[in-house]
Amino acid sequence: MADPATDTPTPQFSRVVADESEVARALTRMAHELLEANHGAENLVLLGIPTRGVPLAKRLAALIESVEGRPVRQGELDITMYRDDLRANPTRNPGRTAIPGSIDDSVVVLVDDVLYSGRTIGAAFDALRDLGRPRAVRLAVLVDRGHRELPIAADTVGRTIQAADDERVAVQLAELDGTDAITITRTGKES
Ligand SMILES: O=P(O)(O)OC[C@H]1O[C@H](OP(=O)(O)OP(=O)(O)O)[C@H](O)[C@@H]1O
Ligand SMILES: O=c1cc[nH]c(=O)[nH]1
Repeated sequence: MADPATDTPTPQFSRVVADESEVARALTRMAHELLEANHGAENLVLLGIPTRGVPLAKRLAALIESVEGRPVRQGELDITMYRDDLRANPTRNPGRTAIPGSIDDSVVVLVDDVLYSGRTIGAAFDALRDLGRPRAVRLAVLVDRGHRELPIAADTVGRTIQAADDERVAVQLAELDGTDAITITRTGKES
C-alpha cells in the first residue's frame, strides 16, 4: 500500500513478541494444560494443521511423552479441500493428511500456529467428520490473535496477542524457518 500524499510505499514494521525460549516455555505449559484437562494422555491424538501446526503437534507430543513416559499418537490433518473459500480459489492443491490409526472415541487435539477468523479450524471440523467420530475435539494454538468470524475458542493458547487488522502475526519454527519466534508485521492493509 502507498501513502496517497507521496505515493511512497508504507514501510513494513516488524516486531518480535516472543523468542525461542518464550516459545519453548509456552509449549511446555500447553502440554501440561492438555494433560491436566484430559487427566493424562489416555486416548489423546494430536493432529497438526499444515503448515506450522505439524511441527507444533510433534513438539507437543514429545513434551507430553517426556512427562507421561509413554508415546502419544500424533499426525497431520490437511484442510485444503474443506476451506469455505475453495470455490473462489479452486486451483488450490491438497496437502498431506496422515492419521495415526482410528480417531473413533479418541480425544483429538487440533494443533495450529495462529487462530484468527477461526475458518481454518471450522474446515478442520468438517475434515474430521469424514475420518471418524472422536469422543471430543480440543484445540491448541500457539497464538490467538482474536478477530473471530466463527464461534471457536482454543482450549490452550501459547500467547494471546491484540493485533490490529492491518497487522500479520507470523510464527517461525526451527524445523521450517531455522529459528523459533512470533512476529507481528504491519502490512499497511487489512488482513
Ligand atoms: O483462523 P484463520 O483466519 O483461518 O487463520 C489461521 C490460519 O492462517 C494461517 O494459515 P495459512 O492459511 O496462512 O496457511 P499456512 O499455515 O500454510 O501458512 C495459520 O497457519 C492458520 O492455519
Ligand atoms: O495474522 C495472521 C492471520 C492469519 N493467519 C496467520 O498466520 N496470521
